[in-house]
Amino acid sequence: MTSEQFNTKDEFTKQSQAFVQWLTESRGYTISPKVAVHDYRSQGQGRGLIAVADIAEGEDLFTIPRDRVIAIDSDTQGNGALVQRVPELADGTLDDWSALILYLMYHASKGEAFKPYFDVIPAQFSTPMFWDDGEAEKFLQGSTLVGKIGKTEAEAGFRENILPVVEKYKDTVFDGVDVSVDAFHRVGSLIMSYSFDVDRVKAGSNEEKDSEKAKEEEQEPADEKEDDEEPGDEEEHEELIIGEEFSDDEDDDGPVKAMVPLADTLNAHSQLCNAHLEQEDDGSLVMRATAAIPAGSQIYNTYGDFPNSDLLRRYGYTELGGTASDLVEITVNDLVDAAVAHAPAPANKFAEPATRESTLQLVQLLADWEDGVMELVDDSYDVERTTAGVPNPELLSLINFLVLALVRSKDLKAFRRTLKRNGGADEEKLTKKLVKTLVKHAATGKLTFREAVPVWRAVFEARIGKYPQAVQDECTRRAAAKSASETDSITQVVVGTREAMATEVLVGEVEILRLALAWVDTALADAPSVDEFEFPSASASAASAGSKRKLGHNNKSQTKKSKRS
Ligand SMILES: C[S@@+](CC[C@H](N)C(=O)[O-])C[C@H]1O[C@@H](n2cnc3c(N)ncnc32)[C@H](O)[C@@H]1O
Repeated sequence: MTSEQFNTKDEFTKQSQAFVQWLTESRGYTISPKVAVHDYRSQGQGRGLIAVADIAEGEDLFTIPRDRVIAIDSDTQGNGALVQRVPELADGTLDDWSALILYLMYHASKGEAFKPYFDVIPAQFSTPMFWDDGEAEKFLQGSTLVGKIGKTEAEAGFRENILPVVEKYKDTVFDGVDVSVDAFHRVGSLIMSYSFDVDRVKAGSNEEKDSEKAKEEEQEPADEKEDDEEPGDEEEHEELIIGEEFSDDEDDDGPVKAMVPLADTLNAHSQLCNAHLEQEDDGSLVMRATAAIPAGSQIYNTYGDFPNSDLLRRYGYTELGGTASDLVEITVNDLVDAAVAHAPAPANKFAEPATRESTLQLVQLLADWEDGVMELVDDSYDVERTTAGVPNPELLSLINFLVLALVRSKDLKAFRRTLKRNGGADEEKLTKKLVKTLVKHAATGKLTFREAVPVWRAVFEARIGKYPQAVQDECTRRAAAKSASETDSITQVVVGTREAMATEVLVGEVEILRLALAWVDTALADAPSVDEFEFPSASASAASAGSKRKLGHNNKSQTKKSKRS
């Protein structure tokens, strides 16, 4: 995965040693003698951290002063105070991502300040962003991951946000700096897979604050100190997750995106995590063991609760057998296609036969309905491994709504006719009336589940059909092997070929779709329980509704939250 894969063992070890020496001698790190940077290239994991002696749960592995992480707000530490020369890095002109990208592009090219660090971080990545043209479409066929790689959008952001600032200082600060689009992608991917969100530096340095605190403590009698602490007042530490997304409402008190050398040397595994990074009250960062770690074991962090698709997209590896957070996204198009193909014929002979276009228009009407009584429409719906593939109610309700609307397409036809006659006037009022009528029919049981369930089934079947046959066969083979041996290789990872990593994502998604299909079959066979399925009624969902959602835009969130709460 990294440039280091071609380094000789000696060179690799020397770089690791120089890195650790730099951290302790120049960056104020305190590192436990029980841990060491280790070569895990033979397992496809690059560098990692190893326990060289038994470590107890709760032990500190290393501590980092807050002002020694690499972030825009720590830029005063002897590395040229780039922020003063390029105020746009910190004055809000650039968002936090773009600012850190530009900052690191500069230092990657010019700075000696972080050289030992840049020597140990990768120059190449195995994420789909760097795959050859057409490989993502080929290897990830069937998955919505293909549409989330975001290379074109990232490049547009680069041109729009970063290049104007580069242009302004091109003959001074950025003279000789590699500001190519390739360098942008490398640094952007580095931040995606290595950065942390840490609390901002508060006014005054750590040292100042420490000495103030020490003075206060000196003045405070020892017995009072103890009295102040109530039982249960144990310090609460904030756990920092690598690569955590910024919230939308970035403000001056919000976290800052930072590179935290050594904390980012830890590899991750959803089942094997035994350490995490915490931020103390004084701002310093501590990597702490969350379990006992025997000598010789790898020390693993967690990067968050990611499905394999996100591990591949963000970090360029996958876990064998998937993660507990695996999910499949069912898109609105999947629902519309199934509804058009499988909804019963219109009840009225004058009604229009459903088309993809008219059905999408119906979804758009529902989404645009300002005073919506429901919140059914989203870009996509997660079906998750944790719920054993049971789809969320909104997904099923939207299908039910579409089926009903197609069966009663007379209402839809009348709506369109009136709208046309009015020259588009009263659209909102008419839409509201149409949706209300349809919801009323749905809520009063005019839709039978026997009409809708075949469409539920068709959604999952059609989606499975989009994955390559070899992936479906692999899924069947694994299911048989699993039930034969009852073993589960949950702790292995898949690295190496792009196709192998992609297959791991696809197999997990097909497994979940098969679970969903099995659930639908049970539901169909067990009609009474199907009838218990509740269509969100107008009154019940009115309280939570009201927001208008548009379809058709690409949701930017990296990991879409499931609609299931
Ligand atoms: C924060 S870095 C960890 C340090 C990294 N191994 C290195 O050599 O610089 C994250 C990257 O490490 C690799 N990685 C992390 N956990 C891994 C795992 N369980 N299996 C394989 N590679 C892993 C991936 O390439 C990922 O993008």
